[in-house]
Amino acid sequence: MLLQCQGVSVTGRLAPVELSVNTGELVHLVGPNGAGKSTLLNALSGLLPSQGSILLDGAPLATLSGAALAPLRGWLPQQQMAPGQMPVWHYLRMHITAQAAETDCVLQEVLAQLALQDKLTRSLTQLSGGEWQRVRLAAVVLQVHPAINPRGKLLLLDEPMSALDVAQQRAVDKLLAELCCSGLAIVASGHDLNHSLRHADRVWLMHQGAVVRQGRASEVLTAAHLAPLYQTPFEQIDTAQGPLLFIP
Ligand SMILES: Nc1ncnc2c1ncn2[C@@H]1O[C@H](COP(=O)(O)OP(=O)(O)OP(=O)(O)O)[C@@H](O)[C@H]1O
Repeated sequence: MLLQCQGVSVTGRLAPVELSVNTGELVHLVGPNGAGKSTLLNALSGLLPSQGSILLDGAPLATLSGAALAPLRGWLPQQQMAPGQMPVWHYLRMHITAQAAETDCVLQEVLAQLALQDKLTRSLTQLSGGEWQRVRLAAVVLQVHPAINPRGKLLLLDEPMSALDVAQQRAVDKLLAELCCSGLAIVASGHDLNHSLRHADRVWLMHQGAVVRQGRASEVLTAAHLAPLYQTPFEQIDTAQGPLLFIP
């Protein structure tokens, strides 16, 4: 078990949760606005103080300093201001924690996957919303990329698809699937339930500060489970690719 949470709570915002994540697993975190997804991800990142026990690769998260955590887990917060006028390449270099011979090769590969090759000299303050989102993603991916950082274990991503067009979303899906195949565990929040049905190994469903269901996406994300949480009717159709949800 890579990440193990027992009785993890945040006073007034997160009811105690029992959760675990395996190496190589892609977990999607879903639920209505205000359900507590960012709160939980912030607690798992170690940046938001919480009660209970969080073990990352067997070590209590609370005992790991920021410097010790950085090579182990990448954290993409929901929103982040660009930290000023610096070129993209400088921002990316700041996030690379390991010194490996393959670094330049992996950097080029990630840039190509996220269509950022021609943005390297651009200032962070001159990027579009989707470009800045892809630069932020590239940075956290490079921080823990197994090909250059054997200590990289976990990526926590708060709404990684926000601001991305459909083609870029597809590219990110492919990149995240490859990282999981390389052994990274990923927990990502989002609002596209059909996307979670297609791509998640497992889903955590949140409501009013609690994880109310967890398991395989097709078992958790059903019309009957979702309607009371979102307070709207859902319909479900079965397709060759699996179930599909929509609001009539
Ligand atoms: N810094 C804070 N201090 C106190 N309460 C907060 C803070 N940030 C968020 N909250 C509250 O905690 C609850 C959960 O918020 P959170 O941001 O975790 O939800 P979310 O599921 O990520 O929502 P969304 O889908 O809208 O991003 C909300 O009621 C919110 O108002």
